[in-house]
Amino acid sequence: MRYKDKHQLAAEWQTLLERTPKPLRQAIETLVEHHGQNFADHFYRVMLEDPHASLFLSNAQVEQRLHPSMQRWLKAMFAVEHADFESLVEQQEKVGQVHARIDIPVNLVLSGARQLKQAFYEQINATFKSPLSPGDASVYVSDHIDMAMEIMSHAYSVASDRNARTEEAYKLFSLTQNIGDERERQRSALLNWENALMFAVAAQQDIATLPRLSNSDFGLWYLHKACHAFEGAPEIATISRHIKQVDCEWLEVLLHEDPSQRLKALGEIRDAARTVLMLLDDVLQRASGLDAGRDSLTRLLNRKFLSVVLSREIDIARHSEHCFALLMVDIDHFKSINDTHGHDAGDNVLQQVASILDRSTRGGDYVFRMGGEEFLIVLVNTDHDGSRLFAERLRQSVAKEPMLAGADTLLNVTVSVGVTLHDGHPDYHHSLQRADQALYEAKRGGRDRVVVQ
Ligand SMILES: Nc1nc2c(ncn2[C@@H]2O[C@H](COP(=O)(O)OP(=O)(O)OP(=O)(O)O)[C@@H](O)[C@H]2O)c(=O)[nH]1
Repeated sequence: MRYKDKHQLAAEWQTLLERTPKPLRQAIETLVEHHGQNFADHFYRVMLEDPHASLFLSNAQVEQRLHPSMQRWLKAMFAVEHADFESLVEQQEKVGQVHARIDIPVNLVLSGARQLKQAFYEQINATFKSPLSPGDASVYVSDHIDMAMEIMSHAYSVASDRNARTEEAYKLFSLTQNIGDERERQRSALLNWENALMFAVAAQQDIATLPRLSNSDFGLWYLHKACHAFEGAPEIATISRHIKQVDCEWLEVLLHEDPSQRLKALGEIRDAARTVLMLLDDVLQRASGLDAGRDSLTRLLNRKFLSVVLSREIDIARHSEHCFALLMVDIDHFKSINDTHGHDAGDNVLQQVASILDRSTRGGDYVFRMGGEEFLIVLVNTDHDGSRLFAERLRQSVAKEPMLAGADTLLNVTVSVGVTLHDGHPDYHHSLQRADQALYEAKRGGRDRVVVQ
């Protein structure tokens, strides 16, 4: 998508500002200082009356935070002078990205902007007297809010495009979660097609009724799911070519009157089926690695799908009575394990801790390796006491299991855990920050402990 760059937007914004006389800008700045609170009140009052908007805003945390941040936003927008227009543009982009993250519909944001303008107009009309023109002041306010909305909307659409793509990739990822099963299923689907074909040939069926590979169970899975899931993989074009060649060339020859031609076609079809299976094995094998969302060392999820998982859990929590907790788990003094026993020993410890985390969680929970020696557990359907108890048990499980660092080196390893229960805030960054903060406190408090925020 072609769009103005930051530089251009900043220049446009500056032009908007400069065409308004300074005394008028000064008066608006004062208006925001005196009435910013009322504008924010008006905004929330009207938005909370909208049942859809209140889904996103009625949370106490949001109200507490957004109220002052809306006032700060107004102050920043309507300052008489701006030292740096690019940072003003960046601020709007950040707001747009948050909107996308919490999935607030763009029409609600625009409706909020309209409410805000309305509140401004009323106040301007009530207080601005000559020589200050209420009309000019309203245009100035309106242009500024529109400018901010334009930038937010663009940042919103870029971010939500990205979210949608990641979500799609996640669906396909979960579809191929069990690569071993999928491989076996498709292998037997391909064999079934071959058998059906041999039977049809033996029965001298008409060419039009011979089973096509592209219409078989295998072919349908391949065309509808695999092609999409593994788009861009070099093997995909070759597999497609083989399928087409079987259906469009070799099936015809199967009914040739010359038996040697028929035999040749049979051989070609068998070879094509083998090649397809082999290529598919390669693609599936790769898909089970890091690229598909798993960390290659620990086999846990990597961060790729963190945003999808957390957004979905927030959505589930919003529509149900259940809550989820985030547990940030970090191995204590891991650097000294590496330094004393070597990097391979460190890797072994990472794998064993990962395996404990994985074994300790239920089927609906998620375990991510966030990087280095830090892990994140998304514990679903839980509450304050439940998550604390789980974290405490986990800490003890790690502490009491001696870790095999090398051939004959056993180590005692501990972890610190920061726990936070989802508090209804629609932005998952907020919960991640709280979990991080809890982990920081666990470390600061001496490590090998659980802190609940
Ligand atoms: N073996 C191994 N080491 C890693 C890997 N990823 C990161 N590390 C190392 O992990 C160490 C983390 O060290 P720090 O962040 O100082 O943390 P720490 O020593 O655990 O100290 P505290 O967390 O404060 O208890 C660094 O030395 C990294 O190089 C990995 O995949 N394998």
